Amino acid sequence: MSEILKAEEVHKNYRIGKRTVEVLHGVSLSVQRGETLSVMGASGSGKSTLLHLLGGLDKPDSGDVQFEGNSLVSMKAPKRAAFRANRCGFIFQSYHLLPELDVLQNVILPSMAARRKDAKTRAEHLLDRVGLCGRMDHRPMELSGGEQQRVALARALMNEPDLILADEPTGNLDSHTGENVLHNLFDLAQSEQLTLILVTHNEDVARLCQRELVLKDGKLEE
Ligand SMILES: Nc1ncnc2c1ncn2[C@@H]1O[C@H](COP(=O)(O)OP(=O)(O)OP(=O)(O)O)[C@@H](O)[C@H]1O
Repeated sequence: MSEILKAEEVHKNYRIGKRTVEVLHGVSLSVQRGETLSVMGASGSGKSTLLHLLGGLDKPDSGDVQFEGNSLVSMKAPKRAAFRANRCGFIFQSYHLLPELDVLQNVILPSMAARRKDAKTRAEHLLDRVGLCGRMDHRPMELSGGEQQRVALARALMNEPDLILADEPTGNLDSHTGENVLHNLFDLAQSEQLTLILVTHNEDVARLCQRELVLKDGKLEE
């Protein structure tokens, strides 16, 4: 196995006016390619903050985050944007689909900049894998929450990322619907050889991952 992602002594605070909210106090982590990891922790412990730093959406105050040995912190903005677009897929609690586009267009969207010739075929394949091949011309508002999250999952995989960062992907769903979405997620993670980092409040969901981490007092415990 090879290391795909590394965090070294990451510190992160937020400043609101004169107030400082201390969140991460020296988080270190090494993730091997193909691993599945869960991150649990109390509300406000910094799980989303950590995920944003690992995905290059935000920068730490100090410390480093490296993807395949390249620092996301010192990377220039266009290269970091290319990393986010092509190497990393995000799934959020709320699905963030574009309401005016149909399901197929939503999934194809991340590949538009690269003008992939096989974009439609890839999107159709992914929608088939998540059981939505019959709903491609529907708008997001015509779908259930679980179906919308499966569209978001297909969209996250569109550019064949290496890493998936999922922030409470089943947080808005009932347990049965959530199980179906997780089944799709783990199934695709395996067949597409993805590295998966999954933030969750649910111990049963955390246990589906090979490694279980807990964020507590600004530090990560295994
Ligand atoms: N942009 C921001 N500006 C100021 N404070 C922030 C910002 N984002 C997060 N915080 C604060 O940082 C702390 C950690 O937030 P974060 O969302 O990372 O926690 P979390 O563990 O994901 O929480 P939850 O489980 O409730 O989603 C919280 O106290 C939050 O209020």
